Amino acid sequence: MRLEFDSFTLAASTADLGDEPRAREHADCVEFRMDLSDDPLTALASYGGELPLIATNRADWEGGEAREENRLEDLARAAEFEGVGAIDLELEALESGAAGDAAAHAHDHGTTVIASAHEFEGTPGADEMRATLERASEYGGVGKLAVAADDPGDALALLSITYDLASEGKRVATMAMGEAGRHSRAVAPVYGSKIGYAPVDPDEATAPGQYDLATLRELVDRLR
Ligand SMILES: O=C1C[C@@](O)(C(=O)O)C[C@@H](O)[C@@H]1O
Repeated sequence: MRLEFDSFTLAASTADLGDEPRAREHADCVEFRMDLSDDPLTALASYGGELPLIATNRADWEGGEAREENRLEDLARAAEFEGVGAIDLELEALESGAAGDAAAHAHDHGTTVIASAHEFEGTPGADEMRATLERASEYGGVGKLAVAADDPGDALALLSITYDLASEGKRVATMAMGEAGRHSRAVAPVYGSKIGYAPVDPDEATAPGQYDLATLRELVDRLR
């Protein structure tokens, strides 16, 4: 079930694959947050849901809860499962070479790599965002950038870069986190962003400013 992300794909984020049936009505895939799950490889081995999975094992140095020990090895193993259509690897880990084996393993198994970067401290300047997203889209089948917006102008800058890169044929996914950036989650697909994230359970958001799943689905569908 390879995920190509050639059109907008809505991912329902959860730490519990038992949530998948609840996600089906609105989501195109499930983002399995391995770093928030107790025994993620066992959960993956018994997964029999309909929706393809993005496996994410977010590092603690990038907003998640996974320590480095076995983190990338577990992602590589996740890529072997039939139900996993993509794995998410941090751009920083790809650029340092640490995630090279996991990326190659994903490639061997026909699993897409999402190369992601998160900036929780604010919104970098436009040149830096563009450069990060360009590098990410070279490493991955999709390059993803999430930034923390302090005001709507931050989201506007990110949307503008999203539009430029998508117009050049690059596959990108962007979102501005936080209240000031929330609308970007609904609007970014109009400008070419290929992945959106929303929690299955509204009380279990995986990033600041996320809409609940049904709301994001409706907003995206109405705007396009
Ligand atoms: O990278 C992302 C995007 C995200 O941080 C968001 O802002 O929606 C949510 C995460 O679960 C996911 O891995």
